Amino acid sequence: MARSLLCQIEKQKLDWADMFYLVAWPNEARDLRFWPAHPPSFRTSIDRYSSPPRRRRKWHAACWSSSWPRTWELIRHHCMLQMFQGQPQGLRMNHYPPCRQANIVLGMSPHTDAAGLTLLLQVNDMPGLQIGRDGKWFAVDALDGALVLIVGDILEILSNGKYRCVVHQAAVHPSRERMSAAVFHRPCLGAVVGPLPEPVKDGGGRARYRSIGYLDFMKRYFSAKLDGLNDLDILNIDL
Ligand SMILES: O=C(O)CCC(=O)C(=O)O
Ligand SMILES: [Fe+2]
Repeated sequence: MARSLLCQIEKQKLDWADMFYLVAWPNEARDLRFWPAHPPSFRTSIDRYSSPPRRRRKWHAACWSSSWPRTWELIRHHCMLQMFQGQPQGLRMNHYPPCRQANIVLGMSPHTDAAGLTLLLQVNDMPGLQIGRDGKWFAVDALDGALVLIVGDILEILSNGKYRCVVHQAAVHPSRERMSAAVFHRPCLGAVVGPLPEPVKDGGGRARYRSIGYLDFMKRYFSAKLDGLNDLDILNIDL
């Protein structure tokens, strides 16, 4: 098994990026040993960003400003609120150094996020985020300082496929570095993730995805990635 894993890893192209991931919320899940001491404002900035009232405002802003009138309605759904209780948040900071062979490397290879919603900031206003659709890649032309809202796998499952998760990747630049920060809004570890009753009813009473514990979902997400598979395909009942 170790050998086949090694072969798979050898076949994989590495991402041209330095990444730093930490659990930002809930408080008790933080492992402060790994939190940088510099800059000194780091911790208070994350605290301010993750504080519950602020998060609520961000979610409101994100959901209301989107063109999906029913997203917020869905998020308020009782089961959904329970699933996201405590609103676990992961934070990843990505640094993409310049690469002279930018046309043949990727900062981050194509993926979907294993979250409900991701809020992404292109920190130094350097574009690079690309969205995949119908076999083509489209550059995201975000306003400076804007948060980009990315639908993750979990929202696709909960909405029974009404909201599709977004396949995306990050390109690098030949002479300029790029930075981004992604906050992943996740269900609780003990949550069971499956289509919610309301969207199933709307869709004719048929669930399109299997229900699965969130921890098992995460295991599948990572092993599917190593096998070059799509984790949602594994859960999709129609396939
Ligand atoms: O850097 C980007 O634009 C994308 C980052 C991303 O997709 C991620 O961190 O999951
Ligand atoms: Fe992502």
